[in-house]
Amino acid sequence: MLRDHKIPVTIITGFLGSGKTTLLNRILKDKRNRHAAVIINEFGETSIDGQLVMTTQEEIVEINNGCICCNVRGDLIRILKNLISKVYQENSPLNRIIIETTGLANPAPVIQTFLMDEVMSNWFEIDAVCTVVDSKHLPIYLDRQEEALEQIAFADLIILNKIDLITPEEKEALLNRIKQMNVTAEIMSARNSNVPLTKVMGVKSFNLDQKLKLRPNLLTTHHHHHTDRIQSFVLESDTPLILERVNKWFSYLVQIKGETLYRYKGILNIQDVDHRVVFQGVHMLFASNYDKPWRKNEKRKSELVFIGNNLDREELEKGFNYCMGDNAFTLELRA
Ligand SMILES: Nc1nc2c(ncn2[C@@H]2O[C@H](COP(=O)(O)OP(=O)(O)OP(=O)(O)O)[C@@H](O)[C@H]2O)c(=O)[nH]1
Repeated sequence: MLRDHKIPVTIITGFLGSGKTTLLNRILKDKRNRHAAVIINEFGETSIDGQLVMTTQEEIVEINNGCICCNVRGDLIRILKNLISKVYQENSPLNRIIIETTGLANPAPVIQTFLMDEVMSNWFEIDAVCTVVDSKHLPIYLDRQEEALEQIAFADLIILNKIDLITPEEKEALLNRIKQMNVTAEIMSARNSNVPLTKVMGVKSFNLDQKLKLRPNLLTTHHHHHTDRIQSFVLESDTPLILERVNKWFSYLVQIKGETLYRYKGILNIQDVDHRVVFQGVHMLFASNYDKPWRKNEKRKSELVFIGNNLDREELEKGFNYCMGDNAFTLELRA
């Protein structure tokens, strides 16, 4: 069954005690979310009156044989399929899914679950990945815990919660550090997760029809006080890209670099193509499609964002130049 609109999914992630449940409760108080299903990936005492709360157990299903970076969650798929049959058979008014992950979860498998197959991507669309952080303790977690880095890397929205517990100087340092790790996420400070809900819902961050939301002055600001393993880069150019080369480069990136690429997305200006081409990927799961046509007076420009683990900026730039016709770089591709 083809659906005219997909059910939006909000993924809330963040470290232990950061303020996820506080945010969830605020979301659920909003009348517009009274038909939301909440899936909580932990066992807890959470009880949210009148809401559908489900708990899931850790269970990872591996797809793409042998690739440790592509895991989808079997339990999550089962829950989602049950929800689909409720909508289908009982006309249930489900209008949103909200998933709260455990403090220590890497959000990739949850995100990948929605990108993996036709049923999932036909019914659901990720609205936003929202990462709540405890501003006081985040610097310590970032130094010690892989998952804290991953949660920042995958975020579309980062809530610097518990802002009351840090000084303006600490906040500035934290902001600079996070901005290097994730150049596209919107960052908002909060107390008791009190961000405007319009910033959390209806964000459509996985929908690249609009312009990529990059921070202004992104390319000119460099604060290299602290270099984390997780970094993000933007590549841009108004030189048209050669489709055949783009395909080669991306298959190289996905196959060889997929594990280190946490999230990448962009808009491409392809030679002799009147439409914008948009793409996005999470590790080895990658999708691209034709978007709306370039407008007459619009400046055609490619913009690509890469967020990943120890990315080699120089190599990414070489690959990008190769797509523009530079022959100095040859890709060593596997067949
Ligand atoms: N000082 C301060 N405390 C806060 C703030 N936001 C939440 N808290 C408190 O922090 C504690 C944890 O908040 P939760 O919303 O339960 O955090 P959580 O991320 O859901 O926690 P887990 O489910 O254990 O991972 C609670 O006692 C909150 O009252 C804030 O902005 N400032």
